[in-house]
Amino acid sequence: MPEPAILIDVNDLSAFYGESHVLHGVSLTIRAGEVVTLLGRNGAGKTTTLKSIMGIVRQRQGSIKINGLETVGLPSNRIARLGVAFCPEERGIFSSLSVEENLLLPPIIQPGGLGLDDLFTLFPNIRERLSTRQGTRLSGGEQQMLAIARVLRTGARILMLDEPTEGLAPVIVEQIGEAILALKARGFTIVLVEQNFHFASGLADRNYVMEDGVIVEMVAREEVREKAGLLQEYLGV
Ligand SMILES: Nc1ncnc2c1ncn2[C@@H]1O[C@H](COP(=O)(O)OP(=O)(O)OP(=O)(O)O)[C@@H](O)[C@H]1O
Repeated sequence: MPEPAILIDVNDLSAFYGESHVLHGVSLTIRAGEVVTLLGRNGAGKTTTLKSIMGIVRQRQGSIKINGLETVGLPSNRIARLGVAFCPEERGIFSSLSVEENLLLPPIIQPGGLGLDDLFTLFPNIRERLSTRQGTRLSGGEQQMLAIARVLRTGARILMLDEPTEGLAPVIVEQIGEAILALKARGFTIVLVEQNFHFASGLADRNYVMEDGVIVEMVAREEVREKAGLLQEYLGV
C-alpha cells in the first residue's frame, strides 16, 4: 500500500523569540491520518514547534510545507485557512462567553467541519454544559474538550494539541484519548505535544523526541518497547 501523503513537511526550521534562538534545525514529517507526538522535557521546544507551524511564532527560518505549500512566510490566519488548528496549553476558553458562545466562536474555514450532533457524540459533557454562562466554569477536562470541539467545527483537518491532558484526572485523560482515536478513525491528522508519555505513546503512530531545540529521535509505535530505556533517558520518566 502506498504511504499516505505528507501533510506537514518541516525542514531545518529555526525559530526565535527576539534575540533568543530556540529551534535549531527541526525537521519532521506528518502524514495524512497519523497521530504523531512531540515528546521532550520542559523547554525542549515542543510548543515552539507547534506555534511555528501555526505561524504564531513569526520569527522563523527554514521550510514548513503544508500540503505542499511553503508557509514559512505566511501569517497565522492564512495558515489556519489551510485547515490547520492549534489548541494551546492554556485552552483559551473565555470567561465572558457562555459554553455555547465559546463553541461557536471560531469561524468556519472550510466545509467538512463536524456538526453539533457529532461534537456532542464525541464529547457528551459539552451538550450537558452548553448553557453554562461562563466558559471557565467548566472543569479543566470539560474546557479541554470544548477547546478541541470548537476547532472541529471549523473544518480544520490537522489538529495540533498542546498538552491536552495536563492536570486532568485519569478518567478524563482516558476520555480525551478515546476522542483522539475517534478523530483519527475519521481521518483527522493529529499532532500532540505531551508530557504524559504513557498516554501519548499509546495513541501515537510515531513519536518525535526533542531536546534543546532539535529532534533527537523518532520512535515508531512498534519500536516503543525496544527503545523504552532510551526514551526514559531523554524524557526522565
Ligand atoms: N515567549 C517566549 N519568549 C522567550 N522565550 C521563550 C518564549 N516561549 C518559550 N521560550 C523559551 O523557548 C524554549 C522552548 O520553549 P517551549 O515552550 O517551546 O518548550 P516546550 O518543550 O514546549 O516545554 P514546555 O513543556 O515547558 O512548554 C524555552 O527555553 C523557553 O524558555
